[in-house]
Amino acid sequence: MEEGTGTGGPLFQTYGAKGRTVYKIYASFILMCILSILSYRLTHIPDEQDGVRWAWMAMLSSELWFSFYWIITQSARWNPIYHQTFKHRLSQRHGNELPCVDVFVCTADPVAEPPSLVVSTVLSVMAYDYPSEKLSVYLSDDAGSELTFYALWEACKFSKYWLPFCKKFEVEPRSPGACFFKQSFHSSSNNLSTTKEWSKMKDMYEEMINRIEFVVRQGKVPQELKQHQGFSKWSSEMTSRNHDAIIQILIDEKDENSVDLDGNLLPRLVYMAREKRPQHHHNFKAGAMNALLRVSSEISNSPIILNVDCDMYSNNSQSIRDALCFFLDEEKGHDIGFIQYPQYFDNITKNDLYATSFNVINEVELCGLDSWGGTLYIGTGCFHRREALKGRKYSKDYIEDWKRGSLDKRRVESPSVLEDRAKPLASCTYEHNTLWGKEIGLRYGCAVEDILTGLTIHYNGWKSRYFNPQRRGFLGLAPTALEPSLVQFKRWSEGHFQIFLSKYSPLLFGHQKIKLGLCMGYSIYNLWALNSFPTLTYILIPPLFLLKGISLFPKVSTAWFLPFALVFIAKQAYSLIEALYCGDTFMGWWNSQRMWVFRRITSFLYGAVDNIFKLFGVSKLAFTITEKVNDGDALKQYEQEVMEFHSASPMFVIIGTVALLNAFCLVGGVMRMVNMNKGAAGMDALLIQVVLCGVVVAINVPIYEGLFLRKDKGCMPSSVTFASLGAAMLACLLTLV
Ligand SMILES: O=c1ccn([C@@H]2O[C@H](COP(=O)(O)OP(=O)(O)O[C@H]3O[C@H](CO)[C@@H](O)[C@H](O)[C@H]3O)[C@@H](O)[C@H]2O)c(=O)[nH]1
Ligand SMILES: [Mn+2]
Repeated sequence: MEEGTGTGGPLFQTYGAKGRTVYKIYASFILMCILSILSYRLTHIPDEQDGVRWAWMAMLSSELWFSFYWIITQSARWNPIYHQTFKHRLSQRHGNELPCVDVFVCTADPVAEPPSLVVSTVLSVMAYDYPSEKLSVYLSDDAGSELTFYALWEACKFSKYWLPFCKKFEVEPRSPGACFFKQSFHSSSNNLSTTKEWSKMKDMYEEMINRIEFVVRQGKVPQELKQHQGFSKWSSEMTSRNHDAIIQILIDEKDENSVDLDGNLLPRLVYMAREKRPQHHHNFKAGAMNALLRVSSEISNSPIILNVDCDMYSNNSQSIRDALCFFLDEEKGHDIGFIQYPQYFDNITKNDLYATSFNVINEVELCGLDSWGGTLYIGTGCFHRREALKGRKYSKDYIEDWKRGSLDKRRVESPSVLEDRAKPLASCTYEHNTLWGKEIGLRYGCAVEDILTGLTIHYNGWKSRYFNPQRRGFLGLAPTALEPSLVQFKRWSEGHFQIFLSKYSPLLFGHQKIKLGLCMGYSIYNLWALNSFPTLTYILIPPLFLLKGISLFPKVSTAWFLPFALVFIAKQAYSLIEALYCGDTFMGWWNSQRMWVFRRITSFLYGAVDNIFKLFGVSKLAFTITEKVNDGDALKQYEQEVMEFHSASPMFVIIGTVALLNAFCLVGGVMRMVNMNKGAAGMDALLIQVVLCGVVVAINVPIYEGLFLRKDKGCMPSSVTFASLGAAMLACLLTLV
């Protein structure tokens, strides 16, 4: 077959990253250094005095762990790959015969996830550059809130103006919220933002948002605004935890109302609130997704499903076509189970204070995993083959029915009939004694249901691809304060570690089913939680022994010093280069170094401990929804990149204690050296500890400020300051006696 612009040739092409040989040389060099470090530790075990032997063993275990973990992370860097799609070939070859696509949007709480945000996301996916009769959009509302329903109904009316506007002016992004109010919008052609149409559209959007926000502030929909018969499904006894299933088809092709201003058909739009009862566990997002899977199978039953969180709007109107280039490729498409887009955010500040941008994961690691047959399913921005998501095993003989759900194959029924038929599928009891959540659909019982589900799809023989186009496919909201960000990482590390401990564990049981590289790749994240213990060892024991004046590292004057120094320098230099290459700033990299330490000593520690409790049946699975609203002072602080502490979280006590302990030990240890006139000799033996301690102190500067210097609202609560001071001083005193 011929490459280029013709109709022949593949629909997508894959190529490898450059500079891999250099990387492999670098990695072998690090490996040599690591081996030397371990042999130093093993050959220099000290005699027992002052607990030094015990400390030595702790250091050795940590280093063994870090070495093992470092080897695992190589899977994500060994051979990153990238893809390019050829959408013109898709159009030429498939014309109007494109498959139907269902889009699932999930929301769970009208307070944490404002309806105005949700509708912008819904509008962005309705406005894809894709034939409307082949597109269905479903909103799952886990709060069962009439506020959200009201907002969706407003969006439905607004879409009649918005979709033709987007198509006429080729607007990007097609989320009205982002388009009108985010800087990311630069109209490339015809200076759209100065035209009359633009300002008319913008006014209309603002009026809609004002109405929605008014209703949300009221907490209920005023009677005169309930002009849709769907509102009758709400009653005053309903609460978010106790209500009947509600399915409401707002736009349907058989309805005369389903056309836009220009008379063109609109995509189908469905609101779903599954049934909730206090005595039935609802399994969070996975439960919502499974209800959507069933309900949509009655209504549209498209072979392709796109899943986005309510804050992740589509930023690229071509994403469906890009994804189809993978699925429909004649040679390489048949075994593809899902196409994952990266998670990018549009609320990241310049130096990314809380390191929430995932630049390195998005630009390097996920591309690396792709080369082993699959990137992870990360819960949003992912196109699934319906059959793979439902649990079908891959087989060579399986032929996908790409026509399923299309007009000529669909039963023609009225929306109310469809609603009635779909309703029982969203009931609490539907799944009882079925394989839903176990072998069918998204898996239950895991805090990262997405990862576990993706893993089982891989185990079922499907591959996945990671697609990161130049124009971002999706943009979401990252947490904008320290605590929510740490809590989010706690949920992730807990869920991942749970997978590691389960029968699905890729590292322990995955070998026969997926490539070793992918087993390792999954484990990078599965083992996040366990990094907490060696990290704590490394930032607590060396400083305490520095305070005592006891060395745990080789003397600078010996050759053993070299591997330690080289690993430290080479690893930091590499991580800096990698971060800069992925688009971080220098300060951004520095901030991320700090955040990874914080995550390891708090989020990951909690994640590990919670799993241990779970083994004893003490703790239960929970899902803390990440806040998506931030305003007032806190927002200002975020924009100025000033750390926000404010709440008296125990996590902050850990961070504060570690920061203070290192500061005390650094000062105490250096003073001891000076006083005892051991300057040069002391430095010879203790330099590594001084440097280590110094680095920890340097990354903690914002913590000292928060503890002692700042007086604003975002400073550390005094209870945290006292607790950390007390704990750090106690540890130092106990070490000295
Ligand atoms: O009971 C629930 C809880 C959450 N959600 C939805 O799940 C999505 C993700 O929740 P969020 O609080 O935003 O969590 P994040 O930490 O931002 O989510 C990441 O991590 C989750 C797994 O921990 C994945 O499910 C998400 O897709 C991924 O973006 C949101 O759309 C929620 O509305 C529900 O539908 N029902
Ligand atoms: Mn989110």
